[in-house]
Amino acid sequence: MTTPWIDAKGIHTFYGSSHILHGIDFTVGQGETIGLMGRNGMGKSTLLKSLMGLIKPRSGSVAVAGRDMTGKPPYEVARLGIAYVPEGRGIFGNLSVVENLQMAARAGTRGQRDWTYERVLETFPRLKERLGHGGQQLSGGEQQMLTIGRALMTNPDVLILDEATEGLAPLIAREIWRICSLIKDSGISSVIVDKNWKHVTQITDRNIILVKGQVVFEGSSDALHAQPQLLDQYLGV
Ligand SMILES: Nc1ncnc2c1ncn2[C@@H]1O[C@H](COP(=O)(O)OP(=O)(O)OP(=O)(O)O)[C@@H](O)[C@H]1O
Repeated sequence: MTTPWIDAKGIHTFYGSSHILHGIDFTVGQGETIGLMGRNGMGKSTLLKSLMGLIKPRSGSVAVAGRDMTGKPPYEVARLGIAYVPEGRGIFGNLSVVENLQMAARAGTRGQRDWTYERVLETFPRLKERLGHGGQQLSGGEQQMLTIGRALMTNPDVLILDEATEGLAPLIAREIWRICSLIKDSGISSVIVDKNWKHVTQITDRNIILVKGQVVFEGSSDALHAQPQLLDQYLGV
């Protein structure tokens, strides 16, 4: 078996005295697309932040590409090929689209430079039309495309998207889903957190549902669709 890009075991994370994650095991294999779902406040973002080193789990371990990264800072995790696009975007508003993309450019952990500036612009034609615009002049959807484009410019092995389609018009959200499929086809692993389980399960290889910081379901999209009561019980649809 190949080494997973991310292999977290027994993660317990707290905010102060609030115990949020209760012993989560979470792996991301090479080339795998994973859906992470659950109602609001169930711990999805907390899990992603625990993997990225943005919050230190109280116990458990996080390995990235076979290296123990438990308690290591986010930039070290990112350097090993994990790109994280947090909820709520976070582009550099004072910089132009070109500058935002160029400052992210780097070869991947395996030296690959598959995602060049040109390829990112080919993938996001809307950004190409806005090259000289400042980040803050972009619409919400364009900002989201820019954050994803910037993450791709780092040539990651794993792309983590937290609520990338949140608050976007359906047409723009559809564009983001198209890009998620392209990313999958390019062989990059991804972790997708999104409320829209229908879109998520169309492209994922494996899905995980969290309830109160615990994994209550883990399986293929077919396995999830075969148990509609779980969607009702855990996702409220
Ligand atoms: N900085 C914080 N300090 C204290 N509690 C927090 C903090 N961030 C999140 N929480 C709490 O931790 C729990 C899990 O939150 P988290 O954001 O991980 O959930 P989520 O599943 O990502 O939900 P959402 O879809 O609303 O983002 C919630 O009860 C939330 O109120």
